[in-house]
Amino acid sequence: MRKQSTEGQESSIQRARALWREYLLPYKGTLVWAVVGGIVAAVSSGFGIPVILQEMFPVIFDGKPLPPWAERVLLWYVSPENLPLVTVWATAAMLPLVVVVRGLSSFVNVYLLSKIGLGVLETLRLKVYRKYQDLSLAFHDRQQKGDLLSRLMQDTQFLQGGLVQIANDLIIQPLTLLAALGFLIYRASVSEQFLILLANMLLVGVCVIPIRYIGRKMLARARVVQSSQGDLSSTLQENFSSQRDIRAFELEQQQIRLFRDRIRRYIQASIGAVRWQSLLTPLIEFVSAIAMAATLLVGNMNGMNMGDFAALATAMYLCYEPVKKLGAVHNKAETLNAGLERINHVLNAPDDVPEPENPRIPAAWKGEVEFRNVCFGYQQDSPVMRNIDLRIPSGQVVALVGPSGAGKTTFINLLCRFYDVLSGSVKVDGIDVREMSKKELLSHIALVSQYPVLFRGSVADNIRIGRPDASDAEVEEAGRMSAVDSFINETGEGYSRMIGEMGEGLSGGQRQRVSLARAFLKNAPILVLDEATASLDMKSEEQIQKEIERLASGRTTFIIAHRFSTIRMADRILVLEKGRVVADGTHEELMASSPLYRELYNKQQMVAEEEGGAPC
Ligand SMILES: Nc1ncnc2c1ncn2[C@@H]1O[C@H](COP(=O)(O)OP(=O)(O)OP(=O)(O)O)[C@@H](O)[C@H]1O
Repeated sequence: MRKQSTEGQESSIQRARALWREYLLPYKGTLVWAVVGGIVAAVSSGFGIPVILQEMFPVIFDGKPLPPWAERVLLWYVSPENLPLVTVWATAAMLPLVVVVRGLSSFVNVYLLSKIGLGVLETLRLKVYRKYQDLSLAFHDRQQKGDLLSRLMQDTQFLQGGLVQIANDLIIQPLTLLAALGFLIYRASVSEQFLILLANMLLVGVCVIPIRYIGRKMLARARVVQSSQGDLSSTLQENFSSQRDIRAFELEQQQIRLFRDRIRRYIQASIGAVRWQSLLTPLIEFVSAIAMAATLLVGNMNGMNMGDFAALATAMYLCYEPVKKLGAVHNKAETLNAGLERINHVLNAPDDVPEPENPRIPAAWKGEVEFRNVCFGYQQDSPVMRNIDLRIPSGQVVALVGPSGAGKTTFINLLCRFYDVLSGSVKVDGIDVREMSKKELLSHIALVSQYPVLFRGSVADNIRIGRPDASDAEVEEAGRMSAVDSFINETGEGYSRMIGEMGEGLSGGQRQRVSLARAFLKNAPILVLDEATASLDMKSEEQIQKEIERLASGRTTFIIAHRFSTIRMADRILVLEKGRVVADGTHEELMASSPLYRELYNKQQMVAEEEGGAPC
């Protein structure tokens, strides 16, 4: 047990050190100035104002003379007969002077701390965001999108605010405590009141017990608050991205109920955290009051006068104030830990698809693909691809067909190395994809999917995503090959025509053409058409079929399509069923040999006739 707690302490110290090194050290210069500002503000308000008040009143009301050095300074500037009046004015002016010093120093403290805080927030968010981009699809599959958003936006903000404030308090409060204890020791040494001093210090120690207890309670509550915040974001994100279906299935009330439940859980957790937090100050004040009463009693027994007691009470107050604040720091650090755990969960997440140490590249990118006895499952114990063993020579157009869930998209996921095989290997031009740099591999594969992602910007910008360094002429050539120019010239704006968010303002066929133009521009040896025409009606599909055939020519092409009209250009068809390739051949061969292929084909024929399209 004991060992465990020591280990726990060590790890939180190590964690604090790591945080300091990583996020605050780059701002150490600014932080020093912020702390200096904080110390000046604390000293000028904690000591300056009471001392000034204590010195001012006797001078102004009782005519008490100034200290000799102060009188000498004033006499440099004023004649002796004006000295009494100037003394009163100069003494009165000390108060606003101290307030100005306090105001300026606390401005420096708050301003610089906020500046550091925003810098830390930027670093933290960038780090988490970069990690999201690097992590594998398997990681993203396992996480709720809203929760990832909450970790990126809320947890980082929480950590930033607390981290900077704690660093500030951890420097200023111990200094104040040391100063007050120094005063007490001095008093004890001159007036032999060691007993009171010892009793006092003991009670300062006792204050730590409620602080630690409440700290543990707050950590537990903070964990629940943050996870319920993540759930809340997920609910919102799901709702905003499925508005169409929510209306179509009349799920509005169910969504409101879900949101209400989540928000209640969040509020209940927050109330729990606030309850413990609010208990801390009264508890410490109670302990302080006992200490004060004990001092009074012991003082009374030792014949202490009122003046001595006032000095001791002030020093005791100066001791308890930092202890209280350090207690709040301790508890804040505990709640920060909860946020840190959530951020570290992302930052320390292992990459399921790691980069090789010494990446290899093929002697020539021709587009030959080989699956060698590949087995794969999204979860270790439920296989989705079983013993896939085939070779696709460069330039071959291959269609993947099969019932829903057969593994067609998974096949492509393995080729692009979005996931790693469990056993066997996937090779491109003779090299295992695990030995290639991921970026290098993907720069040789052009992917055209059912719902191409189009961004707010011009048509040219959207095409240029295929190859960011392409010239205007190359972008226009790609647009011509994919028949983008047939619709952009309608409005006379050409390639500078603006597209809204998610391709707003373009029809499905037009979006798909922009996406084909990207693939033309990328000019990769391997092309993947993943249900590229599924969202188009038969007429639009027929219209872009020519561009697709032009794009596929000379490249190793994989086509996933439910409509057989799209796969008539295939040299070879792979029929997948339950993760296995159950038939492999041309259309004619499969019609003769594969009952599953025949069945899929006949079903599709009936659908095509119902839709009024040409039979394929
Ligand atoms: N991200 C994932 N996590 C877990 N299982 C998955 C994931 N993606 C797919 N699967 C499962 O893997 C199997 C193969 O899915 P895949 O998407 O490859 O099939 P498909 O042939 O492309 O289907 P469809 O024609 O419906 O798109 C299915 O059982 C599916 O439920």
